Amino acid sequence: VQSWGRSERPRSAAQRSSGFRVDLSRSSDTLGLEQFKITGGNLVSSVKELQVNDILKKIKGEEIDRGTASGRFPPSVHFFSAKELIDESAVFNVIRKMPKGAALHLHDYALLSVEWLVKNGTYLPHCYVCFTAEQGVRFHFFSKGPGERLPECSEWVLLETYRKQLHNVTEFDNSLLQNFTLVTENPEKAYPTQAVIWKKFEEIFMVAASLISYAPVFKAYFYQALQEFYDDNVQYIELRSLLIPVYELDGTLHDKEWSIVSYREVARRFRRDNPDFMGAKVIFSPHRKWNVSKVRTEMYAAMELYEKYPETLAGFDLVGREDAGHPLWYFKDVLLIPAEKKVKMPFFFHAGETDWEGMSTDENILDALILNTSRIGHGYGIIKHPIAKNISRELDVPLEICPISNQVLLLLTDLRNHPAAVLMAESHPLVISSDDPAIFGARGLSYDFYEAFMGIGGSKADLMTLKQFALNSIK
Ligand SMILES: O=c1[nH]cnc2c1ncn2[C@@H]1O[C@H](CO)[C@@H](O)[C@H]1O
Repeated sequence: VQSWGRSERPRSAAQRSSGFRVDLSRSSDTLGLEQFKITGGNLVSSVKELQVNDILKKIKGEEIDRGTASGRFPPSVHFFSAKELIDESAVFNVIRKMPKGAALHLHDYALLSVEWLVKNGTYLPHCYVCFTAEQGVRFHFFSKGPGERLPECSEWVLLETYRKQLHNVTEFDNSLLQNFTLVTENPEKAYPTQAVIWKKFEEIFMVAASLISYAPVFKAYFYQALQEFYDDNVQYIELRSLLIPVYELDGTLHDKEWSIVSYREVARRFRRDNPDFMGAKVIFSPHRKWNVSKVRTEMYAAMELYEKYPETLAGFDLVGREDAGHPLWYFKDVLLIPAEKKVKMPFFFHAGETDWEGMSTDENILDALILNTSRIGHGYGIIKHPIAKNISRELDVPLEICPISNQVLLLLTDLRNHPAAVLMAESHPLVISSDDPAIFGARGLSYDFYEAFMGIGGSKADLMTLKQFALNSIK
């Protein structure tokens, strides 16, 4: 199966109704796809149809005409509302068991289900919390009593003492959880605009960073995150990271190199424990709201680290809300430094994670390609730029499609109209990833595979589609 273009699908009705055999062991599998053999091409399609009807019935509380519903993911249902139903879904269970290859678009502090952070991180000795004016929290570990107050925060409170005087610790822990996630009962009401949701989203990264930047949490979090992806049948991950300083209990601050070495050490340990896991790499990613001179400093750091740790550092990107940050063009002098110095520096630019056409950020897709990006993070806007689309296709520069992220952060209500539906029909190179699964209430990669398959893939998406997703990620 080379492509998911229509022409590659079995065409005759006989083939379709008798069930064709999809022998997934026949291509160059290196990651265990051969173990995932299923006979009968319409198995998934029929499961899919039943499943969707169930979902619709449960959500709308009514019978839905099978003809109109068949094979379609209910287009207007937000992931937050559909999640429980997806958990029960037969299709989802097939997807979970399937080897999915690599998750190539992830962010450092949003990898692992947030329950872990509250149940483990905040229960470690010396964990202090403070409360911000906007009902948020920050954490810090101090060895000898509370340290200096943060400007935006109340006095530091030792969690161990605080919990002891509470009547209901579970209730408190649940309220802490809310600081780590965007999941909410009524997302459309809670997040009316992208500005509102991005504000909360960046706040969540601040909360998570305040806990994960403590060295023992940092290492345990990453090991546990690898475990969660491994348990979800993902074989390799790449994560974007700002590489902010990590600290020890005695106050020692570590530099970026320490973080890279620690990521490498934890990934190696995880591979020793699970030899069929392929590993992890880091894409060093400063924030796009920073100015040129700060990003220049970061670029020099990236070049040094890449030279020293090419097996751990994959390359360079810029992160943060695209519409609110500087476009790639603004950083052009910095982004050209490696080429001018004839130093190798692979780029993995976020570009086109915006639905605005004609803004300065909208040029990012073309600029990313001109700068020789290896992949495009999101590329949601690419179909509005036919030349960029052709270049990406001709040079085989894949888009990293993150369906749940687009639903949540771009407020996308109808996955059927996702540009990736057009791109898939044209066999455009793309991979599926989960961006910030922890913050979206997802886990690993399977939920995004599910959304891509059910929502974007259309009713004819089948096992070949799923296999192609996996293959594209390990090419
Ligand atoms: O989908 C995304 N697009 C752009 N930036 C993102 C996305 N998800 C997370 N971050 C950004 O990554 C940083 C941590 O690595 C965070 O600051 C967050 O803003």
